Amino acid sequence: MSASAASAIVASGLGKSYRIALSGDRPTTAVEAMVKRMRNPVRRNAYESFDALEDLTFEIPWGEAVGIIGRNGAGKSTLLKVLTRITAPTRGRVELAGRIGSLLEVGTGFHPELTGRENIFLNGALLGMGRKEIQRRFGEIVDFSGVGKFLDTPVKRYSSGMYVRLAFAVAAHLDTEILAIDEVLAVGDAEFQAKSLAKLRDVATDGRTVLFVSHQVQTVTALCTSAIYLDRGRLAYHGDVPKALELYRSSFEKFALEQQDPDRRPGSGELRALAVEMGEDQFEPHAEKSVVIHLGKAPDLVGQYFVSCHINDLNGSVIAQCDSRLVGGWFDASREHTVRLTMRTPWLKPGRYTVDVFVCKTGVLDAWEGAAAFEVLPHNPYPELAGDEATGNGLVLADFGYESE
Ligand SMILES: Nc1ncnc2c1ncn2[C@@H]1O[C@H](COP(=O)(O)OP(=O)(O)OP(=O)(O)O)[C@@H](O)[C@H]1O
Repeated sequence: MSASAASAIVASGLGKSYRIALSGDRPTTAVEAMVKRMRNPVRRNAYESFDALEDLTFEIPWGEAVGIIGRNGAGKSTLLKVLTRITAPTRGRVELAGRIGSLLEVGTGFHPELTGRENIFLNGALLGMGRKEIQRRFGEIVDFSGVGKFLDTPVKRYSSGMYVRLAFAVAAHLDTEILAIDEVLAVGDAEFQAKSLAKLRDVATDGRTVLFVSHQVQTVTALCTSAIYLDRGRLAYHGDVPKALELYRSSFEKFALEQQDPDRRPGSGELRALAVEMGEDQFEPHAEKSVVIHLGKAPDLVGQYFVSCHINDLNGSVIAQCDSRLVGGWFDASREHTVRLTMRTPWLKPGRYTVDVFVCKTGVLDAWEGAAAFEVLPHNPYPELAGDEATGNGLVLADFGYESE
């Protein structure tokens, strides 16, 4: 296979390994590191190799908008970095049949000391474009970004929103045949988001190829014509969007089952949550929702710890967060505790939600993703309220309390 008139990108046997310090060996604080060195000044840190991407083979035709989806740490950003040649693959090869523009990491592509104007020309030049060619696009880039007044200001003085808007405008308007965007960075206000999505759609219908890393199911559905679903560095599926999203969603349930085994969960393990429950698994939109966390004891653990939890929607986005510290909840590990975190104003939209629980001191003792799940029923108890007010808009104020036994 090779990238040709038919294919924009061909990847064969692509792999990327990172060398990481063995976790048992990795000091978490400067003091720990110093103590380790004093105890054993000769011994070097041990490393292990970690495969962020394993044996990916795929071919992307021209004119596709490809959503790259997968859970956190699945390798989405690494794949984009390898495809855009920001980082080299450890194994395998990538062939690109055209120039690739990207918006991956804030800081790449733009020189902080140069002005917006100079950076536009620099980016074009880096893509091999002539001055005239860049000039033809210049007006569109400036209009789209809305940073016209600040064109002659060094970009280091830009707000992060201005920076991202200009970076997006440059990536989307310079004439690259392939465009790679990480959604996390294509943020901004809602208006700019809608505008950037529409622009990406135009780019794809123009016959160019878009690669789009996303956690948002809606965005992938709206924008993408195909999807790559990564599961722990492997290509689990490449094909139509609904099937890829179905696999992505079901991975949350599978993962939650695995996480019931404390040995499979991240965190130092010095103290673990024993069980997490919500009492019910279905709630009215407006009902108080309590997460009850049973915690074990660890008499040797010095100092106090706290607990927190995230509520995630089906797309894996965190939509609410509770933290016992905010209401003075610190616990000593000499005895067991049952902590109840209650969210009082969670007017959540109907749908399914998952709960992640974290037990932390200075570092993370236990991180339990998918510790509980619940459903908010579609029933509207306040028919006199319309639309979003009645069903909740998914945003939750940090209004919660805790009780501990
Ligand atoms: N420079 C690096 N050194 C060591 N490990 C790395 C490095 N970059 C990424 N990793 C690891 O590789 C794995 C894949 O990371 P990557 O950022 O590609 O995942 P992702 O799917 O984009 O995740 P997220 O959705 O959280 O952004 C993760 O376990 C990450 O910790």
